[in-house]
Amino acid sequence: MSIQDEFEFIRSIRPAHYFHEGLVVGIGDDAAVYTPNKGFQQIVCTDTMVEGVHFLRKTMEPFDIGFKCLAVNISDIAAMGGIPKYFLVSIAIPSRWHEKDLQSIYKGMADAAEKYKVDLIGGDTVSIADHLVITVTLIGEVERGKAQLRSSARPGDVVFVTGTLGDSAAGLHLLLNDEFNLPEDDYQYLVSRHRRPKPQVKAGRIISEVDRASLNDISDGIASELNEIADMSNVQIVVHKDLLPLSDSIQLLPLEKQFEWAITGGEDFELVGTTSKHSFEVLKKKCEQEGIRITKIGEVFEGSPSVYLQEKNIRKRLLSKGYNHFKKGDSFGSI
Ligand SMILES: Nc1ncnc2c1ncn2[C@@H]1O[C@H](COP(=O)(O)OP(=O)(O)OP(=O)(O)O)[C@@H](O)[C@H]1O
Ligand SMILES: Cc1ncc(C[n+]2csc(CCOP(=O)(O)O)c2C)c(N)n1
Ligand SMILES: [Mg+2]
Ligand SMILES: [Mg+2]
Ligand SMILES: [Mg+2]
Repeated sequence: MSIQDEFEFIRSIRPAHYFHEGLVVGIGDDAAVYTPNKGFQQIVCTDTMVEGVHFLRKTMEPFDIGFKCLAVNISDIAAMGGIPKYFLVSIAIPSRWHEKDLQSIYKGMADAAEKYKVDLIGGDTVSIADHLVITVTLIGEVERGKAQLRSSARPGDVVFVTGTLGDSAAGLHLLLNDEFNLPEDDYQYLVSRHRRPKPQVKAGRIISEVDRASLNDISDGIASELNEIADMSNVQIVVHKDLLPLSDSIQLLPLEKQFEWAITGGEDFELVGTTSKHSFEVLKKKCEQEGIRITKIGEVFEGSPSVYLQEKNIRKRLLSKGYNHFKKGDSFGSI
């Protein structure tokens, strides 16, 4: 049975404690109130997950849905170089969703909230006819002038990415298709990369310390994210196929698929960006000290906004066709 009473449900999901001292009013009034820190700018973002589009009962447990919905928003704050702090949740619940599963969604969110020290300060609860829809709005902060923008790439920059690419899409493929008999550990690794992304807040904070970097998080795949950087910075970007970081587990799957997932699969929630050669060396050292993998995958050139994938001596245009809610298609074009 779905929830019996809207207000009882809201009481049940109220956090037992808050992390941030700046919070004046959390859940319980018409709106939340917090005091911003001096010398910081506020960052705010929102992302929605829809049953049937972002998850199915088959691909995600309720706990994972809650965890991921908060994690993908934390990833957007990480992509600005910021610190995530407060979040609000709007949930539209169809009657076929049971209270126990809804509680699990909030447990998953609370787990991510605990890991990244963010406070649930409000939201909205409504009914809906068909599919569950959950929207998180997250507020963060960054030192004044330190937000890293998509428009900051410059010719001569190094293109970098954190972690490995394509694991989430590979995990989703394994969940939806009964093929490729992988060893259990590799299967579980790829599936967990899909269900429990790890937003790169620490890496974002390290990147926010360099003089200038362009930055984006990977929700739709690097083809899409790099085109956003190229467009907003008015530069040309070249990435090298053989430099793309791939996990050991994904490398057990067919080669063509590996690159398709790495380039257009999306939902990696790693960071991709550009910075000067000097800053990249500094960045790389600091990331290594923190145990964060960061890899150079290409270079930035002058030219009309475009992205190319280079393999040996052949350059192919990479079009902005990663995950697009309203278009599906091939990401490769010709020059
Ligand atoms: N419906 C909307 N109304 C107003 N602004 C929007 C709307 N949808 C997106 N935006 C804004 O457009 C910009 C790009 O949003 P987009 O959702 O593509 O980025 P993202 O959240 O990083 O990616 P993704 O949603 O794939 O994770 C952001 O500034 C976002 O706030
Ligand atoms: C069942 C199922 N089918 C397909 C996908 C893949 N998918 C959905 S949305 C998205 C981009 C990121 O979302 P957004 O752009 O809204 O942030 C991707 C790669 C999935 N997760 N589950
Ligand atoms: Mg978005
Ligand atoms: Mg983003
Ligand atoms: Mg998207």
